[in-house]
Amino acid sequence: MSVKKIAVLTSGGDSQGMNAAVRAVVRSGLYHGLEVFAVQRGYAGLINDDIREMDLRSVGDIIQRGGTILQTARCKEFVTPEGQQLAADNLRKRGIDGLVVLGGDGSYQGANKLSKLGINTMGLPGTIDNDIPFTDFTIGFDTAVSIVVDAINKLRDTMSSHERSSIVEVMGRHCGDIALYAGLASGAETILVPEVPYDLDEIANRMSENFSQGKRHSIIIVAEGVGKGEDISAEIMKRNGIEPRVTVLGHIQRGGTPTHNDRILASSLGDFAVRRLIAGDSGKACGIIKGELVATDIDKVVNTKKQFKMELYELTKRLSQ
Ligand SMILES: Nc1ncnc2c1ncn2[C@@H]1O[C@H](COP(=O)(O)OP(=O)(O)OP(=O)(O)O)[C@@H](O)[C@H]1O
Ligand SMILES: O=P(O)(O)OC[C@H]1O[C@](O)(CO)[C@@H](O)[C@@H]1O
Ligand SMILES: [Mg+2]
Repeated sequence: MSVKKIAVLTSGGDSQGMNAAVRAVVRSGLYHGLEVFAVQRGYAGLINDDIREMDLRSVGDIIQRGGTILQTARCKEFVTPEGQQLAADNLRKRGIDGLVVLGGDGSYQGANKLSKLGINTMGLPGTIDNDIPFTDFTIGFDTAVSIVVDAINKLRDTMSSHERSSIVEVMGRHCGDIALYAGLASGAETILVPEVPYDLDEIANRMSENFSQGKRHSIIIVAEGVGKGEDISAEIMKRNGIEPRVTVLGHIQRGGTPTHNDRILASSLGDFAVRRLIAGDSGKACGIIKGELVATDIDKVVNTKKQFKMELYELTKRLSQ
């Protein structure tokens, strides 16, 4: 039997484009004649029954806004079986028979649990980290990378003037994709990611050689999963006497207006999730692979490790000499 009442929530760290996805779920649901509800503060709102009905105007003027109008949470109570049961009961009590969860890998774990409790659940990849398998990109990643590239452009100006080295520490939790894509796009000399081992002696030597051969700056991007930029700086200083200046971009990477790529991805995936629910699908994670919208079993998604794009990493090495 097809769904009649659906709800949407945003969970985990916010990401640019979450609002565009919420708008798409609400408007696509209403377009198809469903009743659409919004849950405030992610899984915490499911447990506290903080749920309201949405109409067309409730998602007006948000496609261009960062953050999430539904707010978000990292909810410890929901990780317990009791919390998950309460969340499922609150949805059933209201007759809500479909749920769209917008979040990262942790939120997907939660969506999988709800699916196993009989809630028709669809996951949408909403995280800057790009750490979810079975989708080429997550919603927010493109904007976060643009922010890092913009910051590196600025750093490069002042580093070149002073013939200095710069370390830029970026987010991504255990995934190096923000560092990798921003590094390739900004021409960074060195990219340190948790997926690839590195040799500090080699990095320090190459930096000294590059400066002696006329390079005017040296930019190192460090993914947070590797360690602290300050520690890497101290290790390089010990080896070659050059002290890279450290910039930690932090939560700046999660804010601001989403790029058109993130808005289009969010709009397409939000609509796709609703159409899959209407078609009777559930327990799936929606993504985009080589331009095609796909729905993969969420159980498979949460139990698969995302592949690192080694060929892009090798490319950065060839081009950054
Ligand atoms: N194993 C799990 N079982 C049930 N719920 C979980 C599980 N792991 C995480 N969650 C729920 O999902 C929420 C969000 O997870 P998490 O904090 O890991 O963020 P995320 O969704 O991965 O997003 P991001 O990494 O972008 O911040 C958690 O606070 C918790 O409520
Ligand atoms: O916002 P918080 O709770 O400080 O979490 C930061 C983490 O969230 C993310 O921004 C998104 O997962 C990670 O890149 C980072 O490790
Ligand atoms: Mg995560």
